Amino acid sequence: MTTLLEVKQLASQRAGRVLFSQLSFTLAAGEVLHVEGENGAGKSTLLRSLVGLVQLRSGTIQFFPDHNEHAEDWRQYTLFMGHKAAVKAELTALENVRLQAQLGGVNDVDAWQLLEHVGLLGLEDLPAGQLSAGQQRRIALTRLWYSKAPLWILDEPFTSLDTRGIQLLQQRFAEHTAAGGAIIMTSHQPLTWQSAQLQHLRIEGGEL
Ligand SMILES: Nc1ncnc2c1ncn2[C@@H]1O[C@H](COP(=O)(O)OP(=O)(O)OP(=O)(O)O)[C@@H](O)[C@H]1O
Repeated sequence: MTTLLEVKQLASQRAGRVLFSQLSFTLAAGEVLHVEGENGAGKSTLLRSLVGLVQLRSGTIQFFPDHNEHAEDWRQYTLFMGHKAAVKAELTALENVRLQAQLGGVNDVDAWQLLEHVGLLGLEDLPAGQLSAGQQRRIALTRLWYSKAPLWILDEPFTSLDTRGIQLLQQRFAEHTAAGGAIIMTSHQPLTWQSAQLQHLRIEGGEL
């Protein structure tokens, strides 16, 4: 199987506390890595470290294809979504979808169709700040319907979603992995979709 990510001996420390050390794993096409652990264990720190938003104490992270060789267009290979739904409150749902796509370097999205995919048709002209938390999350998640990045790194993607929203997202995950993509994600709830290549990584008080 094609390896997309290889992580060796990662160690992270914050506020004088070791969150994890000697953390190594590889992720191949079609695989899902579910990062688990209690509040404050270091899950977000791990995900943010993988994309260079938090400095690690030690360790190596190798992406395939090599990000260093494709530095100018690395966004094509990895999609990162933080735990907050990154939407602009003053822009409408439609404007947010278009802006997100542009910021991701994609200029030819059908924003109406994306809103339909995530069940937001009819709300397109409302400022995102007037939408519920779950509706704002759905706006942010439209990125998953046009991203060509093989590796998705998603921090709490199910937050605020209702049961149908979770099902919709899990279906999208299944399509992505079936097409050769891979996912690293955090979630406090058990993953229910059937994935033969589901791995679990538990971070626990500095231990793995
Ligand atoms: N910006 C920061 N500066 C210093 N310490 C931080 C910062 N962000 C997080 N931490 C600390 O790092 C530790 C791990 O935080 P992190 O957000 O990675 O946990 P988590 O496992 O994702 O938690 P949760 O399940 O609550 O989202 C916590 O003790 C937290 O206080």
